[in-house]
Amino acid sequence: KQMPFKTMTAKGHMRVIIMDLHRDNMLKGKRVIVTGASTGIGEQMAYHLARMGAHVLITARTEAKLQKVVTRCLELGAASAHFINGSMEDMALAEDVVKEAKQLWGGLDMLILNHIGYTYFNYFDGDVEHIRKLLEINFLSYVAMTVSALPMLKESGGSILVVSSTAGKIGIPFVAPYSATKFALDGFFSSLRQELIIENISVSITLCILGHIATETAEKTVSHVMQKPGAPKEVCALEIIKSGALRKRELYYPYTAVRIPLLIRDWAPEFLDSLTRNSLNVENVKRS
Ligand SMILES: NC(=O)C1=CN([C@@H]2O[C@H](COP(=O)(O)OP(=O)(O)OC[C@H]3O[C@@H](n4cnc5c(N)ncnc54)[C@H](OP(=O)(O)O)[C@@H]3O)[C@@H](O)[C@H]2O)C=CC1
Ligand SMILES: CC(C)CCC[C@@H](C)[C@H]1CC[C@H]2[C@@H]3C(=O)C=C4C[C@@H](O)CC[C@]4(C)[C@H]3CC[C@]12C
Repeated sequence: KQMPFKTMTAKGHMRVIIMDLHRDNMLKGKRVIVTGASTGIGEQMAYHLARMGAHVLITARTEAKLQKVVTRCLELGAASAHFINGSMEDMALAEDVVKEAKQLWGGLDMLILNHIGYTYFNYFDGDVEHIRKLLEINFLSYVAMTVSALPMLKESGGSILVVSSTAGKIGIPFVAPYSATKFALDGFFSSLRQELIIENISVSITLCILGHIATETAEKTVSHVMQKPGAPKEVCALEIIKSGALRKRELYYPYTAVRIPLLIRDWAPEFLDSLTRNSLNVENVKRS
């Protein structure tokens, strides 16, 4: 729960501050949208926010699951909890979710973009339409929500959290369509971050680079090719929220498993490519 971070004192000495999101009530009463919150990391983020006393608005396609998550959020202490269900293939839904936040709360402090469409882990099958659809769900809807939410975030000095992946920074085999959508997020949001800084707009953008996380979907999709189990989704969810509250540029979780390959990337790309291939049980990927 605790996280040290460093600041400079007036005399230039380093000071290490231990921050505790719960104790410091950093998110109490804050108004937060979490997408893809019916399962996995998104669901866990909703629970952490609820425990911190935030207002949450969650979204995904499956109404029954969202209803359960909302009920649990209220039990855990959320200031309020609501959901909207629908598919993010539809940009109108992306806009409606933001409009709902405006109606409910009159403003917004944090936008957590986390949902993804169905992803297979296999050789690229040549399906161009699948890539178009995945770009809509994983990328364009993130942009649409950001455009709609920016006026409210400017007013509150809020934050945008974009959940990405090692596969959005490094070429990983068997996830070509998914990887394309995550690289697109880096391009768009890193560029937008620069513009916000140039214009002195106090909206932070945090790109979260995640390695393998043990969610139900990930276990079903890749447990046969991974040599180690995934990192816990509960801890991951808390790290994402913390990194946004601290207005960090990027988060790497689990830290070494993500950070080391990224440091190798630009210095020895062929070496990293072979490390990546060797870290997967490629023989278990069957051509379909
Ligand atoms: N798990 C992992 O190993 C890793 C995950 N990540 C990233 O973390 C994030 C969360 O992943 P994870 O928790 O594993 O994902 P899950 O599969 O557990 O959850 C995905 C969420 O998105 C929703 N969703 C699916 N399709 C749509 C759609 N068409 N429109 C709107 N919502 C949709 C799902 O609900 P419903 O089906 O009801 O719509 C669900 O709530 C993603 O951005 C992913 O890229 C990054 C690196 C590794
Ligand atoms: C430098 C290398 C050693 C690192 C290799 C790490 C690889 C294997 C890790 C890092 C990111 C991971 C994927 C991911 O981001 C999200 C999803 C979506 C989910 O629905 C199904 C699983 C999937 C495809 C993960 C599969 C495993 C990936 C490629």
